[in-house]
Parts: sequence; structure tokens; C-alpha cells
Amino acid sequence: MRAHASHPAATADLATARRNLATSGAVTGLPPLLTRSWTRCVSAGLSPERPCIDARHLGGRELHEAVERQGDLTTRARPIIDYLHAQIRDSGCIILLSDQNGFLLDAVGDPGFSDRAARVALQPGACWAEADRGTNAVGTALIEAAPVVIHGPEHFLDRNGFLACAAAPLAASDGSLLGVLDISCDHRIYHPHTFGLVRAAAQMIENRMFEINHVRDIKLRFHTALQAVGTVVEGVLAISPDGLILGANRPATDLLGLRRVDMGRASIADQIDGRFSDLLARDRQRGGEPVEICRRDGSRLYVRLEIPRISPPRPTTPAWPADALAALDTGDAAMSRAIGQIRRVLGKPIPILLRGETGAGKDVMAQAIHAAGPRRGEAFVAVNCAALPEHLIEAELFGYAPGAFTGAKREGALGRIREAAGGTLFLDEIGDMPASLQSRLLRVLEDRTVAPLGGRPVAVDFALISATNRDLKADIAQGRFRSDLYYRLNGLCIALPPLRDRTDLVALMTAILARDPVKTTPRRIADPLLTALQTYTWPGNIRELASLLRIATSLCDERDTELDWHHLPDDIAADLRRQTTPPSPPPTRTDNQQSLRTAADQVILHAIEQAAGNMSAAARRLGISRNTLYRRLAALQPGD
Ligand SMILES: Nc1ncnc2c1ncn2[C@@H]1O[C@H](COP(=O)(O)OP(=O)(O)OP(=O)(O)O)[C@@H](O)[C@H]1O
Repeated sequence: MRAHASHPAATADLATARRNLATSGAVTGLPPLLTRSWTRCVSAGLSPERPCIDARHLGGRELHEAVERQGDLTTRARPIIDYLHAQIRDSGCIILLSDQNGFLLDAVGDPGFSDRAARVALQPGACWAEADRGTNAVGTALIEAAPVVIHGPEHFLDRNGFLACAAAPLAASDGSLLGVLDISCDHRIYHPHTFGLVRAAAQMIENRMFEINHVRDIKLRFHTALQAVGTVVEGVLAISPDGLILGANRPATDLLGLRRVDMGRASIADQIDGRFSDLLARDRQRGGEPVEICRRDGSRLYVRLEIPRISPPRPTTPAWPADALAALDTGDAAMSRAIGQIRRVLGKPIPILLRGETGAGKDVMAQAIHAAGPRRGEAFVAVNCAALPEHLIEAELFGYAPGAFTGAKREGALGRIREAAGGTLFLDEIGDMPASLQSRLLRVLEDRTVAPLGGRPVAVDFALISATNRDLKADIAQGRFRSDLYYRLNGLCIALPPLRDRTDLVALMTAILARDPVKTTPRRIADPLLTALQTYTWPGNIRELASLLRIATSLCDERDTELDWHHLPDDIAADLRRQTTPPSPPPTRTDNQQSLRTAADQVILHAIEQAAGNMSAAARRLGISRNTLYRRLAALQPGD
């Protein structure tokens, strides 16, 4: 949303413009905003000297209903309007609140000016949309979706020429317009500070609505300047537990360039370099101090996460269907076999170990297993063992008693294992669990008790799922992983196939597109693009595929009926074409593992080359994390 006032028109220019309008009917010689607005007034059939006999005005009951409809806005705005009024009392002003159609819902003002204002219907019930009352701050701010000042004869109708009005639109956290806040007075006493005042008050109202509407969501507070985090200028995003951006305040949309359509569809992962779960972990380590992060475009932000105390957090991804596992069974034989095996152990005390490349869907599978089993109504607690430093993972996992160590919270901490009591504990990246903690975890799994730091052991019951993309047997052979722990984790080992080996790519894409909350998103993919997608080797697996589809659908407009090449950003389209065009044909599903692996390595090297060695940019192109990229580089085939 733009934030500007019209450049005030000179009195002489306005007089000339009025004369020209009267003689030729044309709008000339005015600043752009006024030119647009006056032109709209002429098109709406208004003339400057005409009385407003057609202007809409709500009767008592209708006004009451309109106020009820906007109950959230009117009740939350009122304390701020009162505060604003206290600041400008006795200055001959009136403060007005309108709904998104320009109907005035509330007015607080000095009695002397309120009476004059009432004579031109500047009072609750009146509609101040431009089409009703010509150029005016309320109506023009609504149409321009920007703060404006309309001063004296800039008003299109002569009868409003004694007014000066400053107005700022009020937006909901999804970017939709809710209404307008306006300060009006006699134009001879207008002070330029009024414009800043109305914008600041509008921001206060928006922030208040944001905080109340997102009380259950994770909030990410940020700014480019460390000192600005925690102040009124900070950007705030409301985020779901899985990283979807649910809402943004105005500074956040301005700083990140977000649009209304992004709410509920864009992921925080599109904005930051790294994974949301890592950010959560880093934030926990810093204990509420802002963390410096790198954005995808290379710029830096200081962020502070605020995790809601009210539980449970609202689920934002579409809820799992009754048979969550069936939703993942999209036709690939290896997946179907894996799901069949999982079904046989559901509800039994058998730990499940998920193996698979990064992005193959281990996390999603763990959630589906929990949602399909008898513990579905209980907690699902995921711990990323790679994201926590050794000295913190102990307290994080096992908890601690009150006052167990310096800096500990006074009330102690339950620890993630006990938070999973009754439900499922998901240990992601278990291969990265520090050696010193492997034996403690082993004891928990053997005894089913947790000993918090400084406290007595407590019995705990949970289902266990763990996941890794490492070769744990090789880690055991090299002494990096305890074999006894491996056997405790590995009740049933499920290998999730990499995407390049799956035979259900089309069904999988259909499932991903079907989950897109935007109803207008095309659910079909044009044949030539589909062929390219089917032959691509997908080094980032489903994560890369889902990310590509998300980017493509956001580049669609409402008229598009299918996704096509032009919906892909140039660099992604070039990568796809390169890999799927002769003379260097891509590996196909019939190629053996070795050539697939080599092809994937080549894609990685190529991405690094394209990104001129910038590993963050290369990881982004591949749709994988930087850590994964480094891991893949370390494991490159000899000769690469
Ligand atoms: N069956 C599926 N349908 C739709 N999207 C999926 C599916 N499986 C995975 N995804 C998407 O792919 C992305 C990666 O999935 P997930 O986090 O489960 O992978 P992972 O194997 O745990 O990766 P890592 O090893 O890097 O943690 C997520 O954005 C997820 O939403």
C-alpha cells in the first residue's frame, strides 16, 4: 500500500482547474492524485456546485447493523480514537472512522466543529465514498488505498471547500481494506502534523487488530535495524507452526514486499536463508534476544520469535483426512509398500525409523503416521537434533528442574520428551545427535523414564518416530553412532524413495496443487512442461517440486487454466530445459542408481557454477538447505 499525500495544489491552479471544468468539462492542471480523483467524480456524474441529494446515508437501524458488521474494527479502534482525541482536544477537529465502503461509523470531535461538520453530513451514517461526495479524504484514501490529505478547494464539491481532511486506510493483516481513519477540521487551521498523526493512529489500530487476531500464532518480529525490533516500526509476521505466513502488519509487507495473495500461501522459507525449524531453534538458544538472519536476497534482518503461550497452536495446513496415510499413497509401488508396513505397526510399541534423502517427505510421513494412529488427539512433538548445539539439546530434550543451572527459567522446563507424553516424539536428523547424548537417549528409551537436569526421573509414555538422511550403519562402523541406540530406534525401518525414483509424479503434483488454498490456482499442467518435470532428476526431492509448484502458481493470474513454462522464473525454467534437452539427455527412471546419482551431482555443481559460488543462492536454486548442499558436496562421487 502506498503512503503519500497529494502534493497540495496551488490556489491559482485550483481556480483555473475549476474554470476549465465548468467550460470544457475537462480536468486539467492538477497534481496526479487530484486529477485522477476529479476525473472519477466527473465520470460519476458529479458537478462541483451540485447538492448531494443522491448521496447515501444510513438510517438508525442500518447504521447499527453496519457498526455490528465491523464490530471488531469499531471496538478496537475506539480506545485509540479516544487517545487521539485527547491529544488534539480543543483544536477544532473531528475524528472519523469509516467502513470499507466509506460509510462513517464513529465520530469523536470538538462540539463547535462537529456541528459545522454535521451540516455537510460529516457524521455517522453518511457515506463519504467518492461517488457520493466527490473528492474527499475518506473516499479518495479508499480508492487510492493510500493515506491522503484533501485541503479546502481540492474537495470536488464546493460545499466541502471549508474542510481540510487527513485520512489513512486501515488494512487487515491479510491486506484487505477494513476502513479509513480521518481527522477533519476547518481548512484555515489545518496543521501539517495532522497527516502524521492520523497515519500513526491508523498504524496503532492495525497493530492492535493484528495482535488480537493472531494471538494463537507464532509471531516473527523483525527489522533491518537491531534497535528497531520491539518498536512500533518493526515488521510483524504471523506464522503457522509449519512456516506459512498467515498475516503481516504494514511495516512487514513494506519491508518484505508481500502481497495480499501471499497470506496463507507464502512460506517464511521463501524469505529466509535456511529452515524455519532452525530459526526456531536458534531463537530458543538466544532466549528472546533478536537473531541476525540472512534473507534470500542476501540482505540481513534482525528477528525475534514469539511463541504463543496459549496451546495448542491453531493448525493451518489443511487437517489430515481420517486416513492420513492414504493421502500419501499416490500410486508409487515403493510408497504403497512402505505405507502398508507402517499400517501393520500403527498403535504398537514399535519405533519407526524413516530414511530418505533430504526433502523426500520424512517429516510429512512422520506427521501422517501420528495422525493415522490412536495417539492422533495427543501432542506431536518434533525435535531437530541437527539444529541444536550440544549444550542445549540436553535441556531441550530432557528438561530441567527449577534453578538447575545459571540462566535456567525459574519454573524449570518440562523438556520435549515429556511434552510428547501420551503422543508422538519425532526425532528428526537423529544421525546428528551428539555422541554424549546418545547414551542418555538410549536410557530413556530403555527405561521409559526421563531424568530432567537436577531433578528425579519421571515415567513417560510416547510413540517414537525418528528420521535421518544419513547412512547410520556407516556411522556405526565409524564409531559415530551407537549401535545399541540404532537398534532401539529401528523397530521398523522405512526407506522413502527419492522423487526421481517415484512413478507417481503426476498424482503427487495433483495432490500438492489440490492442497493449494487458492481456489483459482490451475490444477493442470501443460503437456510440454509436464514432460520436462517427469524427466528432471529432482535433487531437492518433493521439497523442490512443491516449491516449484508454489512459485509457478503464484505467478499465475486468474485467467490461467494450466501451469506452463511462462509461469516459471527464468532461472528455474533454464535449469529444467538444460536437464531435459538433448544432446545431454537427463537420466530417466530406467537409468541405474549410479547414473542418477552422477546426474544429481552434476545438477548440484551446475547450480553452484550458475550462482558464481554463492552457496546460499545455489541451495535456493536447488530447493535444498545450505547444510544439505554442503553435505551433498562432501559426498560427491569421486571424479566430480
Ligand atoms: N506427500 C507430500 N505431499 C505434498 N507435499 C509434500 C509431501 N511430502 C513432502 N512434501 C513437501 O516437501 C517438503 C519437504 O518435506 P519434508 O520436510 O517432509 O522432507 P524431509 O525428508 O523431512 O526433509 P529433510 O531431511 O530436509 O528434513 C515440505 O515442504 C512438504 O510440505
